Amino acid sequence: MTWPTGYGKRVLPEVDSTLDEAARIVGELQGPEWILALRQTKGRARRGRDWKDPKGNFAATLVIRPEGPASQVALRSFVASLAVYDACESLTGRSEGLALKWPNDVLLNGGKLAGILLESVGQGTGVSHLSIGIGVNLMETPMKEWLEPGAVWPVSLLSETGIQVAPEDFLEALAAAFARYEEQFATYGFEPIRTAWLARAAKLGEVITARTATSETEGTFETVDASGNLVLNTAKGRISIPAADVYF
Ligand SMILES: O=C(O)CCCC[C@@H]1SC[C@@H]2NC(=O)N[C@@H]21
Repeated sequence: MTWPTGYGKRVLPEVDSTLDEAARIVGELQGPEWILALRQTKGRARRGRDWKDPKGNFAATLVIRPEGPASQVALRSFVASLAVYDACESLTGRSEGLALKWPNDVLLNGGKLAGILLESVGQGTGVSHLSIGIGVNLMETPMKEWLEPGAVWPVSLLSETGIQVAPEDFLEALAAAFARYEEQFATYGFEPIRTAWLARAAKLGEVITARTATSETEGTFETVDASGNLVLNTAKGRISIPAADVYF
């Protein structure tokens, strides 16, 4: 695996959260930087939840300084989930059972293998960075008492494939895949990313439920639109949803 040109890397034995570390070091960065932690003590997940990170799992944040409007910047979550999918595929030699769950989870055999959390980091007027936090259950799955009701059951790469991958090796594969998709995004825009994402999507064409803090919408998962919204065909017509948790 070749490390992508222009990307930096730091490996920390332990940190609170790689997202917090990203916020601390962003001012000193000259270019995109991967921060890998072999252990996180205060990992964060979407919607203010904790991310439990047993030893041997993958926890990293990529800090980039993306061009373009905020709406385009957020589409990096699709770039990142595709990269995680490809890294898993290249390291295990198979794609059976791998799928992407909107907006940015990676599933394996129907269970949650990986999650992604995007945070933008401001650094003075007009300068902003994006931190892409990625957690992958390489070795272990969080205990079930840490799970919310209705959440997709967690699985690990090891439990599902019998293949043991070290976090450092996962980073090599992930960084290469991310750089490839990022290049594609920069050159051709979101469309090829959207197409590649949809080709790997879980439950496309099936009935799913999208839940926010205030609403619940059930409908057939029709597509993801050019803005990255989830498009559902519901009893009330076609609805596009910018942010929600999805339940199958
Ligand atoms: O599924 C989710 O809700 C997103 C989970 C994101 C977890 C990763 S682990 C590396 C990075 N540091 C954190 O504190 N969180 C993200």
